[in-house]
Amino acid sequence: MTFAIELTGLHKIFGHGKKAIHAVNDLSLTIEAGQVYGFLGPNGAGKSTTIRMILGLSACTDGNIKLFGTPLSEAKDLLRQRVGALVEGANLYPHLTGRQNLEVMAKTSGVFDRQRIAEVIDIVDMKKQADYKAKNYSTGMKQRIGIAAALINNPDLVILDEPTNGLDPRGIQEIRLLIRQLADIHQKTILLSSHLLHEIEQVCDRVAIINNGRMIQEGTINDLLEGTSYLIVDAAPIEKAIAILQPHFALISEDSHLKIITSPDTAPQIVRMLTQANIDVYQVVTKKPSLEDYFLAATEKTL
Ligand SMILES: Nc1ncnc2c1ncn2[C@@H]1O[C@H](COP(=O)(O)OP(=O)(O)OP(=O)(O)O)[C@@H](O)[C@H]1O
Repeated sequence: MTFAIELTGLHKIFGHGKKAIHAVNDLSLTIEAGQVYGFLGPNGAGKSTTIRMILGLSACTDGNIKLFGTPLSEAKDLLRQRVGALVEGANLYPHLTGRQNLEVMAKTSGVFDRQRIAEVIDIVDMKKQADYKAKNYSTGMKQRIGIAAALINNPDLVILDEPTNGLDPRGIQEIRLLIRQLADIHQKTILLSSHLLHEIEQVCDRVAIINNGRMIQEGTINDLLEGTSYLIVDAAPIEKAIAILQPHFALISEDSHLKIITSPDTAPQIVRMLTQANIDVYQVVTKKPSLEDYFLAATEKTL
């Protein structure tokens, strides 16, 4: 299979000697065409550095990058023709309108086409505001024009580095919908970096969690969360319940209830064990951790 992006043993070291920063450390991943792929990590994890290397804006210290099966060193034309990106936010001329900004960007990249500019304005839903000056735009509108700019060459792969930075919840939701539409309606492959877990959870097909430049986990959201569900059991007397369950389950006692790390299927068995021992069971609730719980636990382990 040819992947849209294939990273193998990627490293980036800034500086030398004692002051060297290993920003990206042995990173390998593949992104299939048509996927929305989330690149998730706390500030300083190495997301932007990786994206800059993929776009050829920064050289890697070691490792390989392939775009659509072509090594990056031979992919100059391919980058121009098949890849669009929004990195470090949309940098617009404030005295020009959104449309004029797009025209300038299109001319600079040698792909000026008035009709295509109208199309991308339509895709990002900026028809009404395209002829207002950029200085009057909200952050969300600026980001939309930035995404429109990334789409001008009708790329197969769109790379968006923190596209919702600085947006309010409504703006975040709008960009999220737009990203999903780019994948579902316009068939783009999308690499989306973010430190906003909720955003990634809602929009991505697959996720890589990185921290300190290293990959911690990779997979679908379901893959990552599978096997991590737990039950909350309210029972009394609690000490007796602990004595009964402890030999069989991993459990944590929290105030008046027990947190039991087990699959939801075991709930009836747990209730039976407790009631047979004359323990009153008030409630049993199944909890599935959010990606946020998972992410905090996963990144904590590696700090
Ligand atoms: N040009 C540079 N020179 C030296 N160190 C750098 C440079 N660029 C990034 N770094 C360092 O590399 C590490 C990774 O930074 P990077 O910007 O890739 O992280 P990030 O995951 O994108 O985080 P953020 O969301 O804060 O941008 C950080 O420790 C950062 O300080």
